[in-house]
Amino acid sequence: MDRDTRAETVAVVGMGAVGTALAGALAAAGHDVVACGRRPLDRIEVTDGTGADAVTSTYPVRWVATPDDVGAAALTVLATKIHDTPAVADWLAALTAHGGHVVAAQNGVDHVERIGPLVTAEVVPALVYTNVERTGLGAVRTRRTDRDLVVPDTASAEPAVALLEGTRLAVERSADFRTAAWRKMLTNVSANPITALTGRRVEVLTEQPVAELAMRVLREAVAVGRAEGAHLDDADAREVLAWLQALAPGSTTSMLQDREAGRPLEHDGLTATVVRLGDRHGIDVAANRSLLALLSAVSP
Ligand SMILES: NC(=O)C1=CN([C@@H]2O[C@H](COP(=O)(O)OP(=O)(O)OC[C@H]3O[C@@H](n4cnc5c(N)ncnc54)[C@H](OP(=O)(O)O)[C@@H]3O)[C@@H](O)[C@H]2O)C=CC1
Ligand SMILES: CC(C)(CO)C(=O)C(=O)O
Repeated sequence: MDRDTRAETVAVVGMGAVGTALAGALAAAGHDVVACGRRPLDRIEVTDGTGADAVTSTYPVRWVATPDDVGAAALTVLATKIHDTPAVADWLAALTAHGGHVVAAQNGVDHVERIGPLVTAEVVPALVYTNVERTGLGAVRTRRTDRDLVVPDTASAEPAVALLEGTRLAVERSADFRTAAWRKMLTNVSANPITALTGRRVEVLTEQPVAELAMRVLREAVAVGRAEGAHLDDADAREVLAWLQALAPGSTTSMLQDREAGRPLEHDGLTATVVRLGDRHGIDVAANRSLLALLSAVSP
């Protein structure tokens, strides 16, 4: 830990893929991690990479079973799926009883609108670029890319951002967070539905007919993002597809993992959001609408 960084108690709500990966990074930096989850855990295991280069580390965590048993925390990480946010409202209320910061490690573009009403704390959205796969209870495999998190570069987010920067995570600050969130949204409205619906990992995006569908989805989302005030253009659509196609072989997506595990899919905060906003702005979102019809058929 950096000389100027104090050890803090950090609560993680949603000890799945992303929650466990972030808990590992926070514990590795010396913080006391409180795991707020449905299943008991006293340690977590994070494997970084694959094959001979993989490095596995274990970290202790303190499990708390119910919101009634947890105290307030200066920093809370929220890492449930978007649609599970209301279900953890009691955790968030208890953890933010004295203010503090909630790092919203979720996909989507409306973190503050979604979580703000549930807490008396500052909501700091964090766009997660690490690819994280659940491998067992309290165990994950990470495939890291050029950056792990993108966060807003604002004074109000500073305490949470400084704490995250004191870990091994590569944290990028964005002065135009609306654009950053929509750029992350581009990865999710293309890769997530296509992998979940095909049952294939990200390599499927390198196949020409699939790549063409992904580009149609991306171009529609760029148009919607622009109408919402994000600074995006066609180059962003092309760069996002190239980035996804260059992910480490075997990389999965959060939605494919949900499909494989029979869990509800996270389409409301992703594809359905693009469709809703597209309709509001009068933008043609036919490709996203088709994907949404299939996702809704799989996960009503
Ligand atoms: N996985 C990835 O690589 C990435 C994911 N993301 C985003 O991060 C967010 C989290 O995704 P991910 O980590 O994959 O999701 P997971 O499904 O792996 O983890 C979500 C966790 O939330 C827990 N949870 C749900 N409801 C409750 C509840 N009522 N009380 C307590 N715990 C609850 C689940 O519990 P249980 O274990 O019991 O199911 C699970 O552990 C999503 O918005 C996703 O889109 C972003 C980038 C990459
Ligand atoms: C970038 C990507 C597609 C992979 O980690 C993701 O955000 C997800 O799986 O939800």
